[in-house]
Amino acid sequence: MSTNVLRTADGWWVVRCDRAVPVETKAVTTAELLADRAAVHEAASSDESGTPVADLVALSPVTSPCRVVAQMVNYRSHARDSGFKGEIPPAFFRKASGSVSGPGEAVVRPAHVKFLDYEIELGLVMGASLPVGTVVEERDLPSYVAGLVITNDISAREVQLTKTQFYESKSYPTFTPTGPYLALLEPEDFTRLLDLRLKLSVNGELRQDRTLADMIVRPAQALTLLARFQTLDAGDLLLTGTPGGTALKAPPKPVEKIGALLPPAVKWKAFFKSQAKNPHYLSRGDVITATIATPDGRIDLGEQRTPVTDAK
Ligand SMILES: NC(=O)N[C@@H](O)C(=O)O
Repeated sequence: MSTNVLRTADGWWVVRCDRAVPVETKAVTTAELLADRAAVHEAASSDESGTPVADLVALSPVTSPCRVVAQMVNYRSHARDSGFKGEIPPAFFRKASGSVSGPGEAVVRPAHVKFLDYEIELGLVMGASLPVGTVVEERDLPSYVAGLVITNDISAREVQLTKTQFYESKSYPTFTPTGPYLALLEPEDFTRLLDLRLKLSVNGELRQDRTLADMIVRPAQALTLLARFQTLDAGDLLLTGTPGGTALKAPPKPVEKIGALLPPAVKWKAFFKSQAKNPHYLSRGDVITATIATPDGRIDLGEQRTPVTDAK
């Protein structure tokens, strides 16, 4: 059975149902906590009654600085939304770890961003170093991945598309809400990954709802592909892609073909003029709720609830 931990300004906690017990540890960072599993086990097995989780203000259970890497177009449903046909070459991009924010912290829309979008993603938190050249088989996953978190890959679409800039468009402060829980997995829990259901709603309206069965490149292969050119260490975060249902939708093929004939500036101006009619982009006052869990609750990453606000 997985163990849920959360982090507050006062330290680390083990969650048991709706109460939490403090972890007696000197660990501050996620990597330090992962190196002190004995303290986590002690808290998990203590008979302390604990504190109501509702009384705690959770911070991101992934501390920064750390590496934040993300998989691109890794769900068939999102590939369809994005107008992709046929085989999609696996690809990665980076996000600034300064974008990592709390599970209840406001997402801040920068003044120059009009098309702010949401992307629920399952985050893998590394528990050990992954040296370059490592080949990760399914059975090896417990040796590298310590646990799972809910993340939201907030994206400034006009920056992303007009500048083909994945890094900038997804790296502004508060653009990676993470948590509330870091679910530390036992080896047998890894057999349940495909049952995980990702759900995201905006103001209570369901927008994204898929399981990992819709995923294209699964965690073991993703880590192997990533390790061809870079390393990861304990505490680093891999976002595994978003399913369909984002606000952004590719235009119909004929429109796309005409667009391809136009100078880029004209094409994007026309494209975003049409997107301006799309009510699904995020705006001030919206509230995003995101959950990831197996149907039986054996793995449950909690509920992330983030309001949207405008930069001052
Ligand atoms: N469209 C886009 O940015 N998608 C990626 O972030 C993804 O597939 O998760």
